[in-house]
Amino acid sequence: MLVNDFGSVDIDSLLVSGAAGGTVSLPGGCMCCTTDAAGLGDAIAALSAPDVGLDAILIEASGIAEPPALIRLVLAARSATVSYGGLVYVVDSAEYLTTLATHPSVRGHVAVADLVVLNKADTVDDAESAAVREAVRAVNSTASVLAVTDAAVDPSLLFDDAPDRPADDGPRQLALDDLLRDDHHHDHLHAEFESVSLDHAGPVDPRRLAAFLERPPVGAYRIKGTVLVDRPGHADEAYVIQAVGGVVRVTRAPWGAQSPSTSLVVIGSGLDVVGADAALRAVLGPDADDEHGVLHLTRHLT
Ligand SMILES: Nc1nc2c(ncn2[C@@H]2O[C@H](COP(=O)(O)OP(=O)(O)OP(=O)(O)O)[C@@H](O)[C@H]2O)c(=O)[nH]1
Repeated sequence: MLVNDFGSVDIDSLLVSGAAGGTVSLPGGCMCCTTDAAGLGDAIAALSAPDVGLDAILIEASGIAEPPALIRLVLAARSATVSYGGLVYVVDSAEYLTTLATHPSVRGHVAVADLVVLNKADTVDDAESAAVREAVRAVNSTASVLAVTDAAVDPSLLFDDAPDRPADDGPRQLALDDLLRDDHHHDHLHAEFESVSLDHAGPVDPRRLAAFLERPPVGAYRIKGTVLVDRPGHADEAYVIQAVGGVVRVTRAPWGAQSPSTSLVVIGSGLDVVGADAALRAVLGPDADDEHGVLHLTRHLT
C-alpha cells in the first residue's frame, strides 16, 4: 500500500516488509503535485518486480489528492508487470451531499472514478441513499456504484485469484488469494456485485471487441478473458484481455491445453446485466470484410 498523506509521501515499511529493499520512499511531496512521475514510477517498478511477489499495489490518496493527476501518474508507470487496476472513490453516504456543497471540486474526483463505493449505507435511509446515488450518477454515468457498510467490498470485484501457490510455503505476508479463499468460507457480509460472461468456441470481431473494451457498459468495473482472433498470423496464440474503465491491456499467450476459443467476463456493480450481455455477445465475429479491424486490438498490446 502506498499512502499519500498531505504532502509527505510515505510507504509503511511494515506493509511492504516482504518487499526487496524493505521501504521505498517517494521524495517530492504530494503525488498530485508531482510533475515528474519518476518517483512514483520507480516505487511501482520496485514493488512490482516478480521476486517481490506482491499481488497488487494499492495507492491510498489523501482527501485532497487530485485523482485525474494520480491516474496519469499510474498510467505512466504501466509496464510488463504493472497494469492499471482502476480508481476507487469512497464516499461517506451521510456527508456526501453536504461535502458537495462545500467542496464542489469533489464532483471532478467522482467523475473520473471507475468504482464509487457509497460507504456507511447503514447511516442513511432509502431516500437519502437514492439521492446520493443520483448525485454520483449526475457526474459519472458509467462507473460501478456499490452501496456498502464498513467499506466491505468483495475483493473478487477488484482482483482475481493469484495463480496457485504451494500449500505450505512458510511464513509470509497475507496474499490476496488467501483473502479470497478465506472470504468464500464466510457468509457474505459485503454487497453483491454482478457479472456477465461469455464462452464461445469461435472468434471475436477485433474492432468491435476493442470498441466494447474502450467504452464498457454502464456499471462495468473490469473486463477480462482470452479471445480467439481468427486472422492469418493472429490465431496461433490467445489474446489475453484486461480492461478497467476503458483502459485496455492486451497480451499474447500460448493456447496450451486450451483449444482456441473465446471466454470473456464483465464484472461490475449497477451493471445492466441484460444490456451488458447483449453488448458482450455483439463482439463475436469476425466481420469478413474488415481486414484492418485487428489493429484496433493490437494497438493495446503490451
Ligand atoms: N456507521 C458506520 N460507521 C462507519 C462505517 N465505515 C466506517 N465507519 C466509521 O467511520 C470512522 C472513520 O473510519 P476510518 O476507516 O478511520 O475512515 P478513513 O477515511 O480511513 O479516515 P482517515 O483516517 O481520516 O483517512 C470510524 O469510526 C469507523 O468505525 C460504516 O459503514 N458505518
